Amino acid sequence: MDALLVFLLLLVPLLLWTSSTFVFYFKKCFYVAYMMILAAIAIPLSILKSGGRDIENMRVIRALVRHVKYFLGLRFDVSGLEHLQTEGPYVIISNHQSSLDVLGLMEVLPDRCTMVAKKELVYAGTVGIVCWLGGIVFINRKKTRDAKSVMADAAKTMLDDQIRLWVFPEGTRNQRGDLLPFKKGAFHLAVQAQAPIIPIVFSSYSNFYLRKEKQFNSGTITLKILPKIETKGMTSDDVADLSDKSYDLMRSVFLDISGSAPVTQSNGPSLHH
Ligand SMILES: CCCCCC/C=C\CCCCCCCCCC(=O)SCCNC(=O)CCNC(=O)[C@H](O)C(C)(C)COP(=O)(O)OP(=O)(O)OC[C@H]1O[C@@H](n2cnc3c(N)ncnc32)[C@H](O)[C@@H]1OP(=O)(O)O
Ligand SMILES: CCCCCCCC/C=C\CCCCCCCC(=O)OC[C@@H](O)COP(=O)(O)O
Repeated sequence: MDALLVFLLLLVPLLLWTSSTFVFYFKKCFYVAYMMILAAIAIPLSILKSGGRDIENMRVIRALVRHVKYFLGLRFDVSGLEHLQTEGPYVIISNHQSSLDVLGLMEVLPDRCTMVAKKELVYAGTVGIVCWLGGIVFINRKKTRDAKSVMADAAKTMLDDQIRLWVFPEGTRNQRGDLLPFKKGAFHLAVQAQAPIIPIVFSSYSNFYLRKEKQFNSGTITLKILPKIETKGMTSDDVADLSDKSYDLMRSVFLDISGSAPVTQSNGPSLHH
């Protein structure tokens, strides 16, 4: 009897553990595989639509990605969409937690907007091809000088072709429950194009997605679009200030909508809604 009880007491948590771990890996694999399949569909559609690399392909990509959230049990609570209804070019800056950011990005992506991404992404199979077709600006993060000159060209293209660019100023993914210090490229870009900056803040994913603990539950992500920050008349001397101001603003909104003081991931899921 005792042995059976001990066995059951061990078995139940083991089953629960394996099932949530199983769900974690299953959802992650599903996400990658499904995005690859959607990308394979997007490639011919994009080529038919515009014949090659063209920012208009982002419409195709956006339309194809929008329903993926339902399969993963994710909801987006978006506010401030009206701030994106600004004529002409602008630079969107947002925090970057995971490749799941693409879902929120496609949820609010305005027309004629593409992204700045690391060049390695172009090798990500069908997804890489789609990124190229969507006009994504690829930078080599290891060669700062090249990256800066690519961003300077992008400032010119923004004006010539009337496009918007989405940059992740943290420069890398981060799930530490806080924002990383911002790199300066996005702000130089905006100042060079004399275009406004529109900050977008994603709430912390740590109430549903925990990489270390292997948890991927259902959840709601708050997406807050903030009013534009004008850069007219600014020069490169103003970039540091502009960056600091944007960082402080976005960090306070991030902590506010994530409902917690900053935590490190090892502290466990202490963020809540
Ligand atoms: C339907 C099918 C489904 C398909 C699936 C989905 C398909 C498509 C969807 C696409 C989704 C794509 C999503 C993309 C996500 C990918 C995101 C990423 O890859 S994040 C990583 C890449 N991004 C970045 O790195 C952000 C941009 N980085 C920068 O802007 C950096 O500043 C830099 C790379 C330009 C330079 O980096 P670094 O040297 O490390 O950093 P700084 O401290 O910022 O700069 C050093 C000094 O240089 C000055 N500086 C910087 N930029 C400029 C400039 N343009 N001009 C002049 N000077 C510049 C800066 O001021 C610093 O000087 P200082 O004296 O210290 O001020
Ligand atoms: C680079 C090799 C990629 C291998 C295959 C990946 C396949 C991805 C498939 C489906 C996900 C679709 C969304 C793709 C967009 C993800 C963009 C992304 O999140 O890139 C990471 C980058 O921001 C920061 O990278 P680092 O954390 O600095 O490194």
